[in-house]
Amino acid sequence: MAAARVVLPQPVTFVTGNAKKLEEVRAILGQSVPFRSIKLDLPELQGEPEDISKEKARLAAKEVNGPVLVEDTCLCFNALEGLPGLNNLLMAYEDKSAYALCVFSLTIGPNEEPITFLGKTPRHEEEFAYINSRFDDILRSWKEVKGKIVSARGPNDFGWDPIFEPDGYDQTYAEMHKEEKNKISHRYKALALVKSHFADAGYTFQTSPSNRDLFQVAKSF
Ligand SMILES: O=c1nc[nH]c2c1ncn2[C@H]1C[C@H](O)[C@@H](COP(=O)(O)OP(=O)(O)OP(=O)(O)O)O1
Ligand SMILES: [Mg+2]
Repeated sequence: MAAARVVLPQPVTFVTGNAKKLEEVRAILGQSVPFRSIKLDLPELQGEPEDISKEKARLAAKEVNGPVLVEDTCLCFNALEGLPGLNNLLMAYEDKSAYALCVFSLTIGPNEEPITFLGKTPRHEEEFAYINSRFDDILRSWKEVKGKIVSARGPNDFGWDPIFEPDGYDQTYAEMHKEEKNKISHRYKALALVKSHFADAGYTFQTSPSNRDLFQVAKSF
């Protein structure tokens, strides 16, 4: 029996203060998930990436007063047991391995509990079983993007892209063509889960996003 469709009052608003993120999200999602975007400087919270992402979603949903999508990304260093760290600190350690982690949170309204989508390996068996039951084979093969920290190479216009060299590549994220980064990145992996969720949930919208919305968003950055 098909589940009742959830009707959302308006398209999902992707909230971020980072224009580069928005560019990638737009390129990766294409037409698959109707969304618009606003630029809001959300507070930089502390804690586990998943909790930060959820809290961002709660704050954003209050501001927007409707369904929102947010993300929190970190570059985590194995030498620091997964802590997001400062590159200078890492230079003192032999182990330069790291992983890029991206957590999207979707909340369908200001008083709703956020759902998270992680571009990484689940930590616990239960977490794995839970996610796996929802996303089957997609997640089985999904991992965070592993790589290592190197001396900066490539354009310096997006965060730590110049110092992150994913395993199996001899280029840093910054040196890669945009399309290539978007095919392998932490953000791509997390967004694949977001897409799959939207495909399953079959949300419908009271108002659909117009070209005008999208155009205005582009101008606000
Ligand atoms: O693919 C990426 N490649 C390189 N650097 C990246 C990437 N994605 C995020 N970053 C940087 C931006 C920020 O310095 C930090 C994460 O912080 P994070 O809070 O998730 O992003 P943000 O504050 O720039 O935007 P937002 O308004 O969505 O919170 O890592
Ligand atoms: Mg932030």
